[in-house]
Amino acid sequence: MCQGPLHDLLVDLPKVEHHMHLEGSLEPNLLLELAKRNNIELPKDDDAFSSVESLLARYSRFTSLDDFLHYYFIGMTTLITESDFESLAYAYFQKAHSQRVVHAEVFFDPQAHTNRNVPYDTVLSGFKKAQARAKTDFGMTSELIVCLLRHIPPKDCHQAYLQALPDLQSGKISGLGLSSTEKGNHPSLFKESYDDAKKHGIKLTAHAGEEADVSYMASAVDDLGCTRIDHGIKLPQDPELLARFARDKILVTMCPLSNVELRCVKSISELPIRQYIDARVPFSINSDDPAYFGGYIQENYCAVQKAFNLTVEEWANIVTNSITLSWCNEERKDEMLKDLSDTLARYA
Ligand code: HPA
Ligand SMILES: [Zn+2]
Repeated sequence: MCQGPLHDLLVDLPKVEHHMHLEGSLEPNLLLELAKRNNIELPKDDDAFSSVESLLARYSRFTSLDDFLHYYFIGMTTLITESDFESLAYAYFQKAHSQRVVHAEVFFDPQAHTNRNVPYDTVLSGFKKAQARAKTDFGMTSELIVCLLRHIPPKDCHQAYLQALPDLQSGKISGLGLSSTEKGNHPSLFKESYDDAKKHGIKLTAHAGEEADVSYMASAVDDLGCTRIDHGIKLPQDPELLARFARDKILVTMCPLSNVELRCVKSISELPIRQYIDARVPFSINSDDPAYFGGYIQENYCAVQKAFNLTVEEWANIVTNSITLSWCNEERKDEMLKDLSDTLARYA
């Protein structure tokens, strides 16, 4: 945790999270408990699964996105029943609420569950129940974003997209995303699904410029029509594209601890946060897979503060952009902006 003069304000700021994978909030203790309860056999030849401590130790030395994804996809095989999905999401909302998250737009990966015969409806209804409880218990609003898994052939991803389409149209799911192994799985391969979604007015985002270069970010915007980019740390490689992100207010959902843990950068100070502030590229700060990367949103805010020593005004801008570029309705944005200005007034 940062201990600087802004620490209390950073704790108190109303926060919005745009980049958090619900399956990435599966804490090791719940993972092992669910494995036991659901009779799921975890890999016997990997000692990491023998205890909470050994899992945490293994998580602390990921070498790449794929090294992490290996554990991420095994971890989620312990989720079977609607109540498992509900407990997972509710535990995240509860933790996020304790860190003053007032609105969360969260990813989920239906293909990782339907591929092992867990029905799509089981996953979705568990998550919807958790969202409703978080609204009742904490006043927290949330939106679901369905991710296509790009290591799976685009044709199969399109079937997964079609399965989610009625819920995207009804608003049960608020947007479409693209995640998993980035390098070699170019955004343009998923154009068929994104073109169809665009036709239906569905909100679009994609992971791009995490491990791969900035051309993946350009493709996500130009080929897929994304209005938001997840991670997006490679933008300084293309100054023209960077200027376009600023002009068109394309939100970059950054995940500082994730980028360090997955060796995309050596330290948080290498992230282009100062460049984005100076060029007015809007970005939010997020936790990605908090159970795997050693921190939730607060730890990410504090790590950024430790590395960049931002001013109150700069933080006010980050949170303002996080609110205004959210995918909730305008009335909810106004409530959150009021909360932000009341909070800032307490520290003036
Ligand atoms: O950081 C990530 N990148 C790509 N896919 C993911 N799925 C969960 N987290 C990630
Ligand atoms: Zn992510």
